[in-house]
Amino acid sequence: MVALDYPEAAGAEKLLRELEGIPCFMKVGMQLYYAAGPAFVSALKERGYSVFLDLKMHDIPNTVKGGSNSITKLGVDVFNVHAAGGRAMMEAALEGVEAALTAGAKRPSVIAVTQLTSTSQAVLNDEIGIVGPVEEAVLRYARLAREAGLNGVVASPQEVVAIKAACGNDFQTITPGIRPAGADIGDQSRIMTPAQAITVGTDYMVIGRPITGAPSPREALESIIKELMAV
Ligand SMILES: O=c1ccn([C@@H]2O[C@H](COP(=O)(O)O)[C@@H](O)[C@H]2O)c(=O)[nH]1
Repeated sequence: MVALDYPEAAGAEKLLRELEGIPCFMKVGMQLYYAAGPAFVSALKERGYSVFLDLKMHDIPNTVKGGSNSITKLGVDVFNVHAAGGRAMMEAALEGVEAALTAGAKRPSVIAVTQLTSTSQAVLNDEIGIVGPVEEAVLRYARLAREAGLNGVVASPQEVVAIKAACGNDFQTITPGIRPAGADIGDQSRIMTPAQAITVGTDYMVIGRPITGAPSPREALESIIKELMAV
């Protein structure tokens, strides 16, 4: 999944042209969505892209239900909410999806964010105030998301093995925090290389700056794919 983190549609369009023909999901996050809006997302779908709309909803259940309903009508393949919103909020997201299906939309995967991959052990304990290891918090959220009926979670690849053991192999793992060897880590904390991530069994990797910030995004993505094929 390539993260289209751009301030406007033009930047994303340039990347789409550069990556043309390479099969991958396109992830639209807050920066691009707030600038280019639902029309950009619908246009991606009309052009045949698989789309992950990464808006990480976290609000009262009724509001998330409405948001999920609107997102489902855009025809995206995957969208997400924060597991920290609780079980009722995640169930409300699914109700929003169901209501859109009766209006003819297709069913997206609904995924819960566990702990952001930028969150370190120290930040979790000392700033956010959650005690215990990161993996324990991630698993608590993953189990809650599964009980609520969601399709999977966003987590670090470092937690994939434990999530699959706790929630089953069919429970999807979408993992940002991917950094090819030698790449700038930036604000990420819990990282793995693409080869390590595929070895632990991640279902989808989310990769942004190692591709978008490369002199040739196409060559960067092709090099990542080559790394994966060698595993
Ligand atoms: O826990 C999370 C959830 C979402 N993200 C998003 O993934 C990409 C990662 O981009 P990089 O440039 O490869 O760091 C970005 O859009 C985040 O919003 C995440 O990193 N961690």
